[in-house]
Amino acid sequence: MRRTLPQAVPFLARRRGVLLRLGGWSLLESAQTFLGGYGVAAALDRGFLAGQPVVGLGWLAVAAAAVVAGGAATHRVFHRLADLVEPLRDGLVRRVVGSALSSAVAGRGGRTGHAALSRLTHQTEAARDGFAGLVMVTRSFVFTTAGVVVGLATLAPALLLVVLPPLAAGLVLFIAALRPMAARQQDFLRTDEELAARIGSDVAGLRDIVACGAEARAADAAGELIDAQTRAARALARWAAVRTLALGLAGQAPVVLLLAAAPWLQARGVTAGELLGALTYLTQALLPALNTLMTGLGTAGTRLLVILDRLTGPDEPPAPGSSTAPAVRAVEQDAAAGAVEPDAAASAPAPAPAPDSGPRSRGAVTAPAGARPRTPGPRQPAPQQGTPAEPDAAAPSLELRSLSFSYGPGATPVIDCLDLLVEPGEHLAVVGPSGIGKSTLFGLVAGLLEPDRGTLLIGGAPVHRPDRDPSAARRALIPQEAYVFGGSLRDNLLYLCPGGVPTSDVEAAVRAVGLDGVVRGLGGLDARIDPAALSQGERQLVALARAYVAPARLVLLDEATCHLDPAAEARAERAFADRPGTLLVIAHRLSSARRADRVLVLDGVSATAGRHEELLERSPTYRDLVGQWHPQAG
Ligand SMILES: Nc1ncnc2c1ncn2[C@@H]1O[C@H](COP(=O)(O)OP(=O)(O)OP(=O)(O)O)[C@@H](O)[C@H]1O
Repeated sequence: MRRTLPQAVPFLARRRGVLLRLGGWSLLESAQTFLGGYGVAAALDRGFLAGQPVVGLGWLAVAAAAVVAGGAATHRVFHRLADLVEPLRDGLVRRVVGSALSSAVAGRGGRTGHAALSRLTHQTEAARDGFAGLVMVTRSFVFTTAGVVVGLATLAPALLLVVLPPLAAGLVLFIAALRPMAARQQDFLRTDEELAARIGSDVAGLRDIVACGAEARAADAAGELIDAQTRAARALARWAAVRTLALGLAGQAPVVLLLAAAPWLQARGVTAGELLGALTYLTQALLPALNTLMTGLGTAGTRLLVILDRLTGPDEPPAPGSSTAPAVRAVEQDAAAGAVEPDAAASAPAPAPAPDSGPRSRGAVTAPAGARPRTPGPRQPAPQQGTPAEPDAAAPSLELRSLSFSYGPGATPVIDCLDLLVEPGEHLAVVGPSGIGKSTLFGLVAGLLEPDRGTLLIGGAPVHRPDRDPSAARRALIPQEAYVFGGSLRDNLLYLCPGGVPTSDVEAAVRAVGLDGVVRGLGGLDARIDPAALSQGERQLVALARAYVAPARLVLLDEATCHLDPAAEARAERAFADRPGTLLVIAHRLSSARRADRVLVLDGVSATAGRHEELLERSPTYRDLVGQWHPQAG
């Protein structure tokens, strides 16, 4: 109201002539209302009850003629209405086109363009229809009520004593409910839009959601919006009940009171005809007008306010990456929470050798004696607003204590009582037979899955779902199915850096992971890319460069290099190993396991960790895997 009224008042003031003409024709409609009740009263008192049926019929004919004249007046009202609502639509269209052009000139095309199209077509039409409806119901109510009040006063002023108090009380209740009802209507529209946007983006990103194992998270997020919409709908329904109460008070209570007070009114000289005339006013004129007003104002009116607010309010700036699937964005741990400070492990002295406490449980695995700190990597982006609290630099990069997880209440645990310590800067390869739980473990570490039991700490802090974890930007999971969206290569690479980073850092990431050839081939960082035209390996390189330039300290590569040839994979993995931070890789080649500081072997019975040579001696599962890898990998 605050934003819309200041613009509505001058609009109406410029159209005083149209409003006067509308008022003039509406006055004729009031005459029809007046004559409707008065004619019935006179027909009874002066005609039929007085033994003069011809006079009675005459008065009824007067009332009928008034209806015909009122119809002609209503016809003229519709003509005048066009003079009021068409300029509103034209003004809104001009405004939307102007603002879309300004956005396009300012380089904010895409999303703003789509929004402008919807505003130009659906929303301006809805505003025009809503405004027309509002003018009609308000006008009709005002002039009908005027006709009824004058009619009742003319018949017998005592009738007003019975009719006016409940009418006024009902109107006051209705007006008091308008504001909260508008707010609830706005809540409902907002939640409806949020749900539609979420489902739209989930459908568009379905392949990636499935590829990243983010189904549960996507379902949770949509479920929360559905719950919010249900709450909004219930709140709206409660206010609709208040509106019905107001209608009952203003429209139906006067009828009941009139009947109940009939003896009292008759004692004050009110005739049977006057009582019938009053009833005609209430049931034939006031009640329908009230009903239309309350329904019209309560729904169309509040919707009109919301639409006008959007059409005349400021443009929404396009959200970075808004065309992409939010669930996938969360999977890749978008860095919305802020960029990371220079890595603690890069500047800290080498961590003290972790005491090997031996197996603590079935899956007890501790950090290696002297995991090496990373050599300084590319310059990290400066801290941004919203950067989560610095984690405990002395804490292990990743710590699992008795961690257990199964996919269902009765299912066999995939991860069972696993203990693991990974020191800052360590490079850990996770290996194991197919289906043993490697991706599940990464899903737990990324916060996409919730453990059934046990503790999971990253940098000493508990892990939560990415969308509820201010530290989520400190970890990045790159799944096997690389997420690449249509847009510039630069947009794709900066997907996890909403605050942006210098071009030199992007170029360093591109060189480090071996994407430089692809960038040159495509025509530079600002070239637009068609995801479907890239090979699977090229898409993986894009995802790797994106993770490399991101502020994440803990990078999880879940077979993220499986489409690269061994040399390209080696280059990418070395780049991540040299980058500040901790690296966890699901290895599917011997070379990948050998490059790691330590290897974690999952075999379903126990978890074992150690250097490649140690494991060849200690772990039969590892020996088997190496035996299978040997012929192809080297
Ligand atoms: N969403 C799920 N619901 C139920 N069971 C699942 C789900 N995802 C995985 N599993 C099961 O959990 C077990 C571990 O799967 P996971 O994908 O973690 O293994 P993996 O070691 O990564 O396999 P691979 O090497 O073949 O990718 C498998 O038995 C798998 O069928």
